[in-house]
Amino acid sequence: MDGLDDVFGEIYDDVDALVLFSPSGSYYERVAPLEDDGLDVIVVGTENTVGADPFVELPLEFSAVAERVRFGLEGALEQGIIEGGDVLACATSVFDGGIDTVSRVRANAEDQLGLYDLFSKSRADADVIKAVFEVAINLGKKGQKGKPVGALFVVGDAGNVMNKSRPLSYNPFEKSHVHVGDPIVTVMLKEFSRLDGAFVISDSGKIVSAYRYLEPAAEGVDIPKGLGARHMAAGAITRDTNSIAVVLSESDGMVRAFKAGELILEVDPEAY
Ligand SMILES: Nc1ncnc2c1ncn2[C@@H]1O[C@H](COP(=O)(O)OP(=O)(O)OP(=O)(O)O)[C@@H](O)[C@H]1O
Ligand SMILES: [Mn+2]
Repeated sequence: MDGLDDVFGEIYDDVDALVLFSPSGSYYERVAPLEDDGLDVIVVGTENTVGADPFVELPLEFSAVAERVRFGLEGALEQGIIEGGDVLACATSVFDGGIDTVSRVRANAEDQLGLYDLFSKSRADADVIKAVFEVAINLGKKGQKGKPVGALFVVGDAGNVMNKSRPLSYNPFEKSHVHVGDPIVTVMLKEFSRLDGAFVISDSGKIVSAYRYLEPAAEGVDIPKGLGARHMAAGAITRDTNSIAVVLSESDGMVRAFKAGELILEVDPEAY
Protein backbone atom coordinates (compact mmCIF):
# COMPACT_ATOMS: atom_id res chain seq x y z
CA MET A 1 0.00 0.00 0.00
CA ASP A 2 1.37 3.39 -1.01
CA GLY A 3 -0.10 5.02 2.09
CA LEU A 4 1.85 2.74 4.36
CA ASP A 5 5.04 3.49 2.45
CA ASP A 6 4.46 7.18 3.21
CA VAL A 7 4.20 6.37 6.90
CA PHE A 8 6.93 3.76 7.32
CA GLY A 9 9.21 4.71 4.43
CA GLU A 10 11.05 7.14 6.72
CA ILE A 11 12.44 4.14 8.58
CA TYR A 12 14.67 3.25 5.66
CA ASP A 13 15.06 6.70 4.06
CA ASP A 14 18.71 7.53 3.38
CA VAL A 15 20.15 4.66 5.40
CA ASP A 16 23.87 4.02 5.01
CA ALA A 17 23.52 0.25 5.29
CA LEU A 18 21.08 -2.53 5.93
CA VAL A 19 21.98 -4.81 8.83
CA LEU A 20 20.41 -8.27 8.72
CA PHE A 21 20.34 -10.25 11.97
CA SER A 22 20.56 -14.03 11.43
CA PRO A 23 18.81 -14.05 8.04
CA SER A 24 17.82 -17.34 6.43
CA GLY A 25 19.58 -18.23 3.19
CA SER A 26 16.59 -17.34 1.04
CA TYR A 27 16.08 -14.02 2.85
CA TYR A 28 19.73 -13.10 2.31
CA GLU A 29 19.52 -14.04 -1.37
CA ARG A 30 16.55 -11.74 -1.84
CA VAL A 31 18.34 -8.83 -0.18
CA ALA A 32 21.86 -9.28 -1.56
CA PRO A 33 21.06 -7.88 -5.05
CA LEU A 34 20.34 -4.50 -3.41
CA GLU A 35 24.11 -4.23 -3.03
CA ASP A 36 24.33 -3.72 -6.79
CA ASP A 37 22.20 -0.59 -6.30
CA GLY A 38 24.78 0.73 -3.84
CA LEU A 39 23.19 -0.35 -0.55
CA ASP A 40 25.65 -1.96 1.88
CA VAL A 41 24.32 -5.17 3.40
CA ILE A 42 25.88 -6.36 6.67
CA VAL A 43 25.01 -9.69 8.27
CA VAL A 44 25.14 -10.24 12.04
CA GLY A 45 24.66 -13.59 13.77
CA THR A 46 26.16 -16.32 15.91
CA GLU A 47 27.24 -18.12 12.73
CA ASN A 48 27.80 -16.98 9.17
CA THR A 49 25.47 -19.59 7.68
CA VAL A 50 24.85 -17.50 4.56
CA GLY A 51 28.54 -16.88 3.82
CA ALA A 52 28.09 -13.10 3.97
CA ASP A 53 30.88 -10.56 3.78
CA PRO A 54 30.93 -8.33 5.79
CA PHE A 55 29.85 -10.43 8.74
CA VAL A 56 29.78 -9.59 12.47
CA GLU A 57 29.79 -12.50 14.90
CA LEU A 58 27.50 -12.41 17.96
CA PRO A 59 28.77 -14.39 20.97
CA LEU A 60 25.21 -15.21 22.10
CA GLU A 61 21.80 -15.10 20.55
CA PHE A 62 20.68 -12.08 22.58
CA SER A 63 16.96 -12.39 23.19
CA ALA A 64 16.56 -8.70 23.97
CA VAL A 65 16.46 -6.96 20.61
CA ALA A 66 18.09 -3.76 21.87
CA GLU A 67 21.08 -5.76 23.13
CA ARG A 68 21.29 -7.74 19.93
CA VAL A 69 21.30 -4.57 17.84
CA ARG A 70 23.75 -2.75 20.10
CA PHE A 71 26.16 -5.64 20.12
CA GLY A 72 25.96 -6.05 16.36
CA LEU A 73 26.60 -2.36 15.78
CA GLU A 74 29.47 -2.30 18.26
CA GLY A 75 31.06 -5.16 16.39
CA ALA A 76 30.55 -3.44 13.05
CA LEU A 77 32.06 -0.20 14.40
CA GLU A 78 34.97 -2.12 15.90
CA GLN A 79 35.66 -3.87 12.59
CA GLY A 80 35.45 -0.58 10.67
CA ILE A 81 32.45 -1.80 8.65
CA ILE A 82 30.38 1.22 9.73
CA GLU A 83 31.28 4.61 11.21
CA GLY A 84 29.90 6.63 14.10
CA GLY A 85 26.94 8.66 12.83
CA ASP A 86 25.96 6.12 10.15
CA VAL A 87 22.25 5.43 9.97
CA LEU A 88 21.36 1.76 9.80
CA ALA A 89 18.19 -0.13 9.05
CA CYS A 90 18.44 -3.15 11.33
CA ALA A 91 16.22 -6.07 10.33
CA THR A 92 15.69 -8.78 12.90
CA SER A 93 13.27 -11.30 14.33
CA VAL A 94 11.32 -10.40 17.46
CA PHE A 95 8.89 -13.29 17.26
CA ASP A 96 9.70 -16.80 16.07
CA GLY A 97 9.87 -17.40 12.37
CA GLY A 98 12.30 -15.12 10.62
CA ILE A 99 12.86 -11.43 10.16
CA ASP A 100 9.75 -9.44 11.09
CA THR A 101 11.02 -6.09 12.37
CA VAL A 102 13.08 -3.16 11.11
CA SER A 103 14.52 -0.52 13.40
CA ARG A 104 16.30 2.65 12.36
CA VAL A 105 19.38 3.23 14.48
CA ARG A 106 22.21 5.76 14.36
CA ALA A 107 25.57 4.20 15.23
CA ASN A 108 27.06 5.94 18.22
CA ALA A 109 30.81 5.55 18.53
CA GLU A 110 30.99 7.25 21.97
CA ASP A 111 28.29 5.37 23.81
CA GLN A 112 29.67 1.84 23.61
CA LEU A 113 28.57 -0.83 26.05
CA GLY A 114 31.84 -2.68 25.78
CA LEU A 115 30.03 -5.91 24.94
CA TYR A 116 32.03 -6.56 21.84
CA ASP A 117 35.18 -5.60 23.66
CA LEU A 118 34.30 -8.02 26.49
CA PHE A 119 34.02 -11.07 24.27
CA SER A 120 36.41 -10.30 21.47
CA LYS A 121 39.12 -8.12 22.97
CA SER A 122 39.80 -9.77 26.30
CA ARG A 123 42.90 -11.77 27.20
CA ALA A 124 40.94 -14.98 27.43
CA ASP A 125 39.69 -16.63 24.22
CA ALA A 126 36.25 -15.48 23.06
CA ASP A 127 35.09 -19.13 22.98
CA VAL A 128 36.14 -19.60 26.60
CA ILE A 129 34.24 -16.49 27.72
CA LYS A 130 31.24 -17.65 25.75
CA ALA A 131 31.38 -21.13 27.30
CA VAL A 132 31.61 -19.70 30.83
CA PHE A 133 28.68 -17.47 30.07
CA GLU A 134 26.65 -20.45 28.95
CA VAL A 135 27.49 -22.38 32.11
CA ALA A 136 26.38 -19.42 34.25
CA ILE A 137 23.14 -19.05 32.29
CA ASN A 138 22.35 -22.77 32.57
CA LEU A 139 23.13 -22.76 36.27
CA GLY A 140 20.85 -19.74 36.65
CA LYS A 141 18.03 -21.44 34.78
CA LYS A 142 18.11 -24.71 36.63
CA GLY A 143 19.74 -23.85 39.93
CA GLN A 144 21.30 -26.64 41.97
CA LYS A 145 18.69 -29.31 42.69
CA GLY A 146 15.99 -26.72 42.19
CA LYS A 147 17.44 -24.15 44.61
CA PRO A 148 18.87 -20.86 43.36
CA VAL A 149 22.65 -20.90 43.37
CA GLY A 150 25.28 -18.18 43.09
CA ALA A 151 28.61 -18.49 41.29
CA LEU A 152 31.62 -16.39 40.41
CA PHE A 153 33.91 -17.18 37.47
CA VAL A 154 37.12 -15.24 36.88
CA VAL A 155 38.42 -15.79 33.37
CA GLY A 156 41.89 -15.00 32.05
CA ASP A 157 45.21 -13.84 33.54
CA ALA A 158 44.93 -16.75 35.97
CA GLY A 159 48.46 -16.37 37.42
CA ASN A 160 47.73 -12.87 38.64
CA VAL A 161 44.26 -13.84 39.82
CA MET A 162 45.79 -16.68 41.90
CA ASN A 163 48.26 -14.20 43.38
CA LYS A 164 45.43 -11.93 44.46
CA SER A 165 43.35 -14.64 46.08
CA ARG A 166 43.61 -17.42 48.65
CA PRO A 167 42.11 -20.89 48.96
CA LEU A 168 38.98 -21.40 51.06
CA SER A 169 39.22 -25.17 50.73
CA TYR A 170 41.15 -27.91 48.92
CA ASN A 171 41.24 -27.36 45.16
CA PRO A 172 39.40 -30.16 43.37
CA PHE A 173 41.02 -29.11 40.07
CA GLU A 174 44.60 -29.19 41.43
CA LYS A 175 45.79 -32.19 39.38
CA SER A 176 43.19 -32.25 36.65
CA HIS A 177 43.50 -30.81 33.17
CA VAL A 178 39.91 -30.06 32.31
CA HIS A 179 38.56 -27.22 30.24
CA VAL A 180 35.31 -25.29 30.16
CA GLY A 181 33.13 -26.69 27.45
CA ASP A 182 34.01 -30.34 28.27
CA PRO A 183 30.68 -31.95 29.21
CA ILE A 184 32.04 -33.35 32.48
CA VAL A 185 33.18 -29.86 33.50
CA THR A 186 29.70 -28.45 33.34
CA VAL A 187 28.63 -31.08 35.86
CA MET A 188 31.68 -30.38 38.08
CA LEU A 189 31.18 -26.62 38.00
CA LYS A 190 27.56 -27.09 38.99
CA GLU A 191 28.52 -29.37 41.85
CA PHE A 192 31.31 -27.13 43.18
CA SER A 193 29.29 -23.92 42.86
CA ARG A 194 27.43 -24.96 46.01
CA LEU A 195 30.46 -23.94 48.04
CA ASP A 196 31.95 -20.52 48.58
CA GLY A 197 34.43 -18.57 46.55
CA ALA A 198 35.39 -18.15 42.92
CA PHE A 199 36.40 -20.38 40.02
CA VAL A 200 39.63 -19.32 38.33
CA ILE A 201 39.89 -20.14 34.62
CA SER A 202 42.90 -19.61 32.34
CA ASP A 203 43.00 -17.73 29.01
CA SER A 204 42.63 -21.01 27.15
CA GLY A 205 39.81 -22.32 29.36
CA LYS A 206 41.64 -24.61 31.78
CA ILE A 207 39.95 -24.72 35.20
CA VAL A 208 42.79 -23.66 37.47
CA SER A 209 40.95 -23.62 40.79
CA ALA A 210 37.67 -23.58 42.65
CA TYR A 211 37.03 -22.09 46.11
CA ARG A 212 39.24 -19.02 45.78
CA TYR A 213 38.58 -16.06 48.04
CA LEU A 214 39.42 -12.97 46.00
CA GLU A 215 41.39 -10.19 47.64
CA PRO A 216 41.88 -7.56 44.94
CA ALA A 217 42.40 -3.87 45.60
CA ALA A 218 38.90 -2.39 45.47
CA GLU A 219 40.00 1.17 44.74
CA GLY A 220 38.36 2.85 41.77
CA VAL A 221 35.74 0.14 41.35
CA ASP A 222 32.38 1.60 40.52
CA ILE A 223 29.66 -1.02 40.52
CA PRO A 224 25.95 -0.34 40.98
CA LYS A 225 24.75 0.08 44.58
CA GLY A 226 22.83 -2.83 45.98
CA LEU A 227 25.15 -5.51 44.68
CA GLY A 228 27.01 -7.32 47.45
CA ALA A 229 30.46 -8.69 48.22
CA ARG A 230 30.52 -11.30 45.43
CA HIS A 231 29.85 -8.66 42.78
CA MET A 232 32.25 -6.19 44.37
CA ALA A 233 35.01 -8.82 44.37
CA ALA A 234 34.20 -9.68 40.74
CA GLY A 235 34.38 -6.06 39.63
CA ALA A 236 37.55 -5.39 41.59
CA ILE A 237 39.52 -8.41 40.35
CA THR A 238 38.90 -7.32 36.76
CA ARG A 239 40.40 -3.95 37.52
CA ASP A 240 43.34 -5.31 39.42
CA THR A 241 44.18 -7.98 36.79
CA ASN A 242 43.57 -8.60 33.07
CA SER A 243 40.68 -10.94 33.76
CA ILE A 244 36.97 -10.67 33.15
CA ALA A 245 34.38 -11.98 35.60
CA VAL A 246 31.00 -13.63 35.17
CA VAL A 247 28.71 -13.69 38.20
CA LEU A 248 25.49 -15.55 38.79
CA SER A 249 23.62 -13.86 41.62
CA GLU A 250 21.99 -16.14 44.14
CA SER A 251 19.68 -13.38 45.29
CA ASP A 252 18.27 -11.97 42.04
CA GLY A 253 19.17 -14.77 39.61
CA MET A 254 20.84 -12.44 37.08
CA VAL A 255 24.08 -13.16 35.23
CA ARG A 256 26.44 -10.19 35.10
CA ALA A 257 29.79 -9.68 33.41
CA PHE A 258 32.52 -7.31 34.55
CA LYS A 259 35.60 -5.99 32.81
CA ALA A 260 38.15 -3.40 33.92
CA GLY A 261 36.12 -2.82 37.09
CA GLU A 262 32.88 -2.08 35.27
CA LEU A 263 29.59 -3.86 34.85
CA ILE A 264 29.32 -4.56 31.12
CA LEU A 265 26.39 -6.89 30.70
CA GLU A 266 23.36 -8.02 32.68
CA VAL A 267 21.15 -10.83 31.41
CA ASP A 268 18.24 -12.78 32.83
CA PRO A 269 18.88 -16.52 32.34
CA GLU A 270 15.15 -17.12 32.09
CA ALA A 271 15.14 -15.11 28.86
CA TYR A 272 17.49 -17.58 27.10
N1 LIG B 1 35.94 -11.76 47.90
C1 LIG B 1 35.25 -12.83 47.55
N2 LIG B 1 35.83 -13.81 46.81
C2 LIG B 1 35.14 -14.91 46.46
N3 LIG B 1 33.86 -15.12 46.77
C3 LIG B 1 33.23 -14.18 47.49
C4 LIG B 1 33.88 -13.00 47.93
N4 LIG B 1 33.00 -12.26 48.64
C5 LIG B 1 31.84 -12.96 48.64
N5 LIG B 1 31.97 -14.11 47.97
C6 LIG B 1 30.97 -15.17 47.78
O1 LIG B 1 29.73 -14.57 47.54
C7 LIG B 1 28.76 -15.14 48.40
C8 LIG B 1 27.61 -14.18 48.61
O2 LIG B 1 28.05 -12.98 49.20
P1 LIG B 1 27.15 -11.67 49.14
O3 LIG B 1 25.72 -12.03 49.41
O4 LIG B 1 27.76 -10.58 49.95
O5 LIG B 1 27.35 -11.28 47.60
P2 LIG B 1 26.30 -10.68 46.59
O6 LIG B 1 27.10 -9.81 45.67
O7 LIG B 1 25.12 -10.10 47.29
O8 LIG B 1 25.87 -11.99 45.74
P3 LIG B 1 24.41 -12.65 45.62
O9 LIG B 1 23.62 -11.75 44.71
O10 LIG B 1 24.69 -14.00 45.02
O11 LIG B 1 23.86 -12.75 47.03
C9 LIG B 1 29.55 -15.50 49.63
O12 LIG B 1 28.91 -16.52 50.36
C10 LIG B 1 30.84 -15.99 49.02
O13 LIG B 1 30.72 -17.35 48.59
MN1 LIG C 1 23.83 -11.27 48.66
